[in-house]
Amino acid sequence: QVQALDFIQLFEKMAGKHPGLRKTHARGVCAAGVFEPAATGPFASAPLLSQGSLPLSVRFSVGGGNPAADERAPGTRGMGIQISLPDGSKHNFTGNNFPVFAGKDPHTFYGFLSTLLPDEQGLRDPKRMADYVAAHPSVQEHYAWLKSAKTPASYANTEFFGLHTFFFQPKDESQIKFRWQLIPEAGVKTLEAEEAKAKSADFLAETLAEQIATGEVSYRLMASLGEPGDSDIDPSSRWPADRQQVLLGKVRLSRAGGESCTAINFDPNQLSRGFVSSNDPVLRMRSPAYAISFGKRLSGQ
Ligand code: HEM
Repeated sequence: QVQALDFIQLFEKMAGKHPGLRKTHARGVCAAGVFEPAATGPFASAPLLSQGSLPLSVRFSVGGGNPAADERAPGTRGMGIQISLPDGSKHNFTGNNFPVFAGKDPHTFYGFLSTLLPDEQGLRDPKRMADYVAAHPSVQEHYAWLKSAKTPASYANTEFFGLHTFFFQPKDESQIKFRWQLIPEAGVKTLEAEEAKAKSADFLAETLAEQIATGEVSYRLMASLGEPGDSDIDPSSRWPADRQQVLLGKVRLSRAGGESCTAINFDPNQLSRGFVSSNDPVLRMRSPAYAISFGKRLSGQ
């Protein structure tokens, strides 16, 4: 069985060692703002949604362990939100820009990533990934996304998906099964290869700061409600698009840049009262992996 430390070592093999930085999603930018809950619907009694606007810290990122990753390239973009509640507790939402995960469990995901490593001769062979995908059905939808993904035009124009299943338990009622999604109110925009080429390799932080300075950057935080039969343990299994959508609230950003998010661990299992994580093994693997990365980077490793 693959362990959290195996992932940390794999990330370091793939991108080299970068002491003091996140072992993946190493390049990123901080932002801050507020969460304005939509205090109606099945989540209304949650402390997260029943106390008015709450301050939040955000970090947007580029997938992979390279802190100088080229932002003109298509691929994974990430987002971590940490909302602070009045009682001092925190609720994290940490998602990526793809709608389906690369594998039904940590082992399958690890195998998928490993195909990107050079072989004994130091050569990389794209066929290894294609062969792996052909033999592992739970990676196929993600791979199709990867093949067609374009360069995101801005973090303010990117959609982010929670992918895992979470539960909310209202008092005296049965629990609600959901997956979340963050939808940019400025619309989803991507760049054609030619347009991306005209940008600098680090255009995303500046673009976000400009959009915040000239207007509002906001998102709708949505919950898709699961039905019996919708998997709650497999992030590579998408739920049908027609599931009921509930607005949890709006995320409004007013500042970008600085270091306010650097010492945050955006562990997706840190949830506020009433919410619980599912038994999804990928979600379970994330806490120990993030903790190792967090501990290493805080101590300069
Ligand atoms: C077995 C699966 C996974 C492993 C082992 C893993 C591992 C990691 C690690 C080690 C970090 C750096 C943490 C830190 O230093 O604070 C990280 C960051 C991140 N991961 Fe994952 N991850 C996994 C799955 C996912 C999934 C499914 C998503 C999206 C739904 C995701 C989104 C992110 C994002 C957005 C960040 C950056 C957070 C930040 O800015 O601090 N990861 N991941």
